[in-house]
Amino acid sequence: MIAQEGLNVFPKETYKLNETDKPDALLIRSQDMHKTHFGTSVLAIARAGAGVNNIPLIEASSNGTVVFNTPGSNANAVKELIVAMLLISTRPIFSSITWAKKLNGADVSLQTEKGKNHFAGTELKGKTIGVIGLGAVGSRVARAASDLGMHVIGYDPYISVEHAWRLSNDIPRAGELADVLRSSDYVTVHIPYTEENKDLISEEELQQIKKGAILLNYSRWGIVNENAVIKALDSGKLKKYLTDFSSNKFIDRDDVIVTPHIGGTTIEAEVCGAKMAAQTLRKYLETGNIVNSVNFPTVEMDFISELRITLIHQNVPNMVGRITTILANDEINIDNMINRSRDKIAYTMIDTAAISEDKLDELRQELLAIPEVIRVRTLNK
Ligand SMILES: NC(=O)C1=CN([C@@H]2O[C@H](COP(=O)(O)OP(=O)(O)OC[C@H]3O[C@@H](n4cnc5c(N)ncnc54)[C@H](O)[C@@H]3O)[C@@H](O)[C@H]2O)C=CC1
Ligand SMILES: O=C(O)CCC(=O)C(=O)O
Repeated sequence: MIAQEGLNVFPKETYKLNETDKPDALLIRSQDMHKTHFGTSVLAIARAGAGVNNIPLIEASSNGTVVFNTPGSNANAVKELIVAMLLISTRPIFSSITWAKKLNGADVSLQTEKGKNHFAGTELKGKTIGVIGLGAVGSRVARAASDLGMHVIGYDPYISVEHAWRLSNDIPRAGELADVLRSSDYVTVHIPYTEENKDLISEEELQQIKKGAILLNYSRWGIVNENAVIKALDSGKLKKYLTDFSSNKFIDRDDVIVTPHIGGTTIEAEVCGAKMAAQTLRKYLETGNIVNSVNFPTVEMDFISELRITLIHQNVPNMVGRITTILANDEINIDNMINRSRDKIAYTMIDTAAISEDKLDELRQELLAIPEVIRVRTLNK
């Protein structure tokens, strides 16, 4: 469900929500878009959340469909759940509550005092936690764990400058995953699901993990291999596995604690993600500007002229030359222009004075006739 605050971003006078089979844009959460043919009418898909493995990005890019996410919108929610799960993994909180609930008689307080000896836990302070992935979630988890008095070892070979800045200097970073696994009492994984990250924690890695370690996966199914986890739990190598991703394999196991994908499920995060996704989408639909895309470059230009022409095209040489030649031949004067690329895709925005509808139609056809052009839009200010 998308929070109403997000839907409110679209004024009723200009936008129709959920009223067509051929939408211009999709605003989604965890829906599996791999199973949905979303067609070329869809200009953009905004994912209220971080992970985009539910969207076929290659298909979207080749259709000229811009995919957005909402970086960091639910990172605090995940961090807080991780703190809770660390505590739950280390103190018998649930079993002691269940036991205390069942007590009865006049001397309940005496019984609790006598029985509490059965519920001794251990402390997080002084233990070592390995944080794999130091992005929006991982960097916050690292800081929170450090504040709890834990020794933190981070691992992220691809960390962004922004996240590296957020990380305090007293959090050392390991060069190798094996170093983190060998020395951590707790290992928590905060990375995206990609082909490269599939089974990142599998049998070989679990052989390297410190004996009796506790593993947390609040990232995605498939990053931690479930069969390898079961084997490591059975052998005693792993003490506990805590995850947001259920599986038939985990039913009835006391050493696995499953939450139902609730890492980002707080009112605050849902509102923040929905608003952010909706604002990004509206910006793209109305101005062509692209921010927070996972398959397109960031492209922003003030929309001052009367008309904006946007082109999505393949990232090959001389595209700008071919596009501007067409405009010059049609005697269209360019006020402002920007061109950016990302991998195989490029995006060009051209601002100009107003053009008659007939001339504009003709121009669109001419631009679309360039074989490498995927999509042309014209936007009036
Ligand atoms: N359980 C839940 O409800 C939620 C789950 N997530 C999951 O957590 C993931 C991370 O979220 P954010 O921190 O917001 O994303 P992010 O994009 O800010 O950070 C991901 C970090 O992982 C690093 N990374 C990628 N591959 C790696 C590897 N093999 N080893 C070490 N580091 C690697 C990247 O360099 C990046 O710094 C998301 O992709 C999503 O799948 C995110 C939010 C809620
Ligand atoms: O709560 C959601 O919609 C999903 C959160 C999540 O998994 C993410 O942001 O990647």
